[in-house]
Amino acid sequence: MLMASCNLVNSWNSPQLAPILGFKQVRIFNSLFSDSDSNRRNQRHAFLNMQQSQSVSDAKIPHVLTVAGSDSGAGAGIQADLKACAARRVFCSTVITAVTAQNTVGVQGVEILPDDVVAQQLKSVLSDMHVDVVKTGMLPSLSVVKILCQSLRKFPVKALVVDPVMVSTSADVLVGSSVLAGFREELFPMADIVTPNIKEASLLLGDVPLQSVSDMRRAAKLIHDMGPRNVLIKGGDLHASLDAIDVFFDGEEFYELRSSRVKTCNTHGTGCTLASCIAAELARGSSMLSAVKVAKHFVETALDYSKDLVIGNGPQGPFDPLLALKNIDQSSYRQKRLFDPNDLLVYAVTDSNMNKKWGRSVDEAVKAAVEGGATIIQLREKDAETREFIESAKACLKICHSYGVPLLINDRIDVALACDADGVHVGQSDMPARLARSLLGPEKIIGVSCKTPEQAEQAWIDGADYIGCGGVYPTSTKANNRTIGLDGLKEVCKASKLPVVAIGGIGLSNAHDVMELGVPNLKGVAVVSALFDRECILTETRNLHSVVSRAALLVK
Ligand SMILES: Nc1ncnc2c1ncn2[C@@H]1O[C@H](COP(=O)(O)OP(=O)(O)OP(=O)(O)O)[C@@H](O)[C@H]1O
Ligand SMILES: Cc1ncc(CO)c(N)n1
Ligand SMILES: [Mg+2]
Repeated sequence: MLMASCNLVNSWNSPQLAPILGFKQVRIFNSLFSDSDSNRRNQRHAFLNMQQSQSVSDAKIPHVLTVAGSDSGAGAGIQADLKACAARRVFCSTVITAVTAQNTVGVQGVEILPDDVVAQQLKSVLSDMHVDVVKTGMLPSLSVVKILCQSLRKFPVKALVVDPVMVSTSADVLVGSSVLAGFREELFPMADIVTPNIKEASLLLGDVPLQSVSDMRRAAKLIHDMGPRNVLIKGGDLHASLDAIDVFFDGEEFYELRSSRVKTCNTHGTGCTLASCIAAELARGSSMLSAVKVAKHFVETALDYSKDLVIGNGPQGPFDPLLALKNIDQSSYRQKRLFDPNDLLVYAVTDSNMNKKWGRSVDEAVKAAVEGGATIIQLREKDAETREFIESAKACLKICHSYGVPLLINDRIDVALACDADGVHVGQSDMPARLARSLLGPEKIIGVSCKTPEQAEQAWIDGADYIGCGGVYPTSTKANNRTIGLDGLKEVCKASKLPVVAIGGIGLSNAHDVMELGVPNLKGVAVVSALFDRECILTETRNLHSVVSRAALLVK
C-alpha cells in the first residue's frame, strides 16, 4: 500500500536541521576568510588547487548518479545501487526520492520527499560533479519525474538507465499509477534503456498479462515504441520458466539472456542491482549489449554466493553483491581488469618463426615489447605444442600483468582458459565469437578479425569487445590475405560501434597514415614483423609507441 505522509516534509524544514546546514557553511567560510591576509590567501589557493585536481580526476572516474528511494532492509533501492557500483568499482552519488520502511516481510511504509528537496539534491550533484550515467529507481510522483527530466535537459549525461520501479519482488506497490503518464511521455523518450520487471511491463501496457517469453518479446517491442533506445524485460518473476530469462530488444534484434535460476529466497533487490550494474558498465564505456550481459552475469553470481544467507524472518531476503565479492576474493579471485579500448594503441602480435630466427624465447620477446610500451599483447603461436604453449603463456601473463598490460591468445580458447589469459582473438574461420563468449564468460576480452562491415556487425552481435581490421597493407606474415587498404579500414570503422585496431603490413613508416584516418573508433595499430622481426624489439616498440600516440593525439 502506498502511504505518502508529510512527516519528512516537516523534519526537513525543521529548525533542528538548520544549524547543521548552517554549521557547514560557516565552517567553510571561516576556514577561507577568518585568518590574516597571507594565511587567507594560502588557504584559498589550497582550496582552489584542490578544486582543480578534483575536477581533473573527477572526469576520469566512471560516475553513476542514482535517483531512487531508500530501502531500510538494504537489499534494494539506494542501498543496492551503492553496493552494486562499489562492487563494479564505479563512483556512485545519490539523490533520494523517498524513504521506505521495508524488511524481509514486505513494505511497511513509504515517505515521499518534497519536490524541492529532490530538485535541490539533483542540482547539487549535477551542477558540481562529472556524472557519466544517471540511473533511476523509485520515482514516487509525476512531479518528481518532471523535475528529473528538467534537470537532465539542463545537465545532459552520457546515458540514462530507467528502472521503472512500481512493484517490488514481494509484490508490494511502491509507486502509484499517476507516474505512468510521466514515464511514457517524458522520461522514456530520453532513456537509453528501460528495465521493467514482468509486473511493471504489464502495468505500463495497461495491465496485459505476461506469462511467457513470447509475451515478454511482444511487451519489449511495445515499450520500445514509447521511445527508449533499448528495453530489457526482466523475467525473475516468471516462475514458470526453469531459467531466469530476460528479453533484451534494441529496436532491431531480440536477445534472450538466460541464466540458471538460483534456488534462493534472497532475491530482494535483484532488479535495482541489475540496473545499477548496467549503468556502471555504461559509465566505464561498454556498449549497451555488453553492459546488459555483464550485469546479468553479475546478478546471477551474486545470487549464487548469497543464496544461503539468513537475514530476517520473512519470505524474501536481501542478497548482497559485496558479500559475493568477498567470497570470490576468498577463492583467490583476482580482480580482472575490464577491457579499455585505449589498450589497443600499440598492439603487439608475437610470431614463433621470427623468435626462432632471432634466437629468442616468446617471453623474452614479450618482455621487450611491454618494456618498450606495447599496450596489449597477443600470443600467436601457430606451431607451438599445446603443453609448451600453456607454459609460455603463463610466463608471458606474469610479465604482462606486472606492467598492467592485458594478454590475449590467438585462436586457442583452450589455452586462454588454461592459463587464465585476459582474452582471445579469433579469425573468421576460428571458433565463432559467440561460442567463445559463452565459454569464457562476460569479463574476458574477445577480438575478431573482420574485413567487411557485415563481419563487423556480426562481431558486435556475438558480443566481441573489439575488431582487428585488415590487412591494411600487403603482409608476409599471413598467406593469401586480401588487402583492404585504408578505404576498407575506414568503411569497417564507420559501420561498427566497436573499437577497431588496424592490422597488416603496418610499421614505423606508415603507422601515422593509418591513425590519420581520424575515425573515432580506430584506436591503434597491431604489428608483427615491425617489432618482432627486428634486432631490438624494445627500441622498435618505443619508436612505434611515440609515432602512434602522437598521431592519436593529433586526430583527437
Ligand atoms: N532466482 C534467480 N536466479 C537467477 N537470476 C534471477 C533470479 N531471480 C531474478 N533473477 C534475475 O535478476 C534480475 C532482476 O530480475 P527481477 O525480475 O527479479 O527484477 P525485479 O522484480 O525488478 O527485482 P527487485 O524488485 O527485487 O529489485 C534479472 O536479470 C533476473 O533474471
Ligand atoms: C526503495 C525501493 N526501490 C526499489 C525497489 C524494487 O525492488 C524496492 N523494493 N524498494
Ligand atoms: Mg523480482
